[in-house]
Amino acid sequence: MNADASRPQTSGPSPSGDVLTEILAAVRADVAEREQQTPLEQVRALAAAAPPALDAFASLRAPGVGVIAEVKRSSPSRGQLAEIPDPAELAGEYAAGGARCVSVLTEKRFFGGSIEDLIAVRAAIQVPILRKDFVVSSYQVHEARAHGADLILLIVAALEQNALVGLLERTESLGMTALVEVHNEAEADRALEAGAKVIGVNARDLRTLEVDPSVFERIAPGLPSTVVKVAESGVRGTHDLIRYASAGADAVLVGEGLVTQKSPRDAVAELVTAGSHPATPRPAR
Ligand SMILES: O=C(O)c1ccccc1NCC(=O)[C@H](O)[C@H](O)COP(=O)(O)O
Repeated sequence: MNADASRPQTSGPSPSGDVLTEILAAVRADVAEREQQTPLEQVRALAAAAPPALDAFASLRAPGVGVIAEVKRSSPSRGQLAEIPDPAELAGEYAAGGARCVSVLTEKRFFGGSIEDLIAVRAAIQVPILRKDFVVSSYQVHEARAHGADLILLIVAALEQNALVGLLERTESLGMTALVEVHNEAEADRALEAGAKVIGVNARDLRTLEVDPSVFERIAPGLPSTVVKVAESGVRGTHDLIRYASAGADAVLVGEGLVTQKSPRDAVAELVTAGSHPATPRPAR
């Protein structure tokens, strides 16, 4: 598919390899720009007036392995994945296929997303929505709530511990759930110390961008049974979901494996069936 010329061009992998640093610099600049247009006080008021957040924690904790289906146009590791002219329509397909949550990438420069995508998806579906971004300020948390997100991503590698704790508290004070992302044991300890109730283990190394599912298998068994465990990245079919399920995943977060399919609805449904099948082996809670 051809890239939409009206959309911002997304950046490719960093030559220095420090993709996270580059993304965070871009995110800070974009947040500062949006804050100029809509000051924090205004976004706070919009968040306070928004309909209450859906209970994403309860959705993710339901029996079986849930699917968080992602609206993902492009990425540093893969470039352009799909055009997605109508994110609301795609989200509707995901919901019809049985996705427990829909993830909307709102980062512009590296992933081709936007807040407008979040707004459009919120208007279209009733399942919980994850605002997937590189959240570094409480402005973004209020913004997420103002535009209907129920869940937001907090990446431990991107945040000092004080900031992580503060953003987690802010998220919960607004009635949302935080998906706290980790890549190794030290980050998992920091997530637990901060009080994370939902932890995502991202199998994609943020430096090399390579996906290694064994990272989830190594870290998930060490997490308390009370924590909801999300396996992020690398699910291309039911075999990958089953592999994560047997290592204790409560949910999988899937982007590329869905947006590149002819029928995203059928692709989600297939994963949902595999995740709810009693034969899917999972360790006891
Ligand atoms: O996808 C990337 O290239 C990427 C690079 C740097 C930081 C984050 C990145 N991806 C975000 C994600 O976590 C994925 O979109 C998500 O886990 C879904 O992954 P996949 O199913 O492998 O598309």
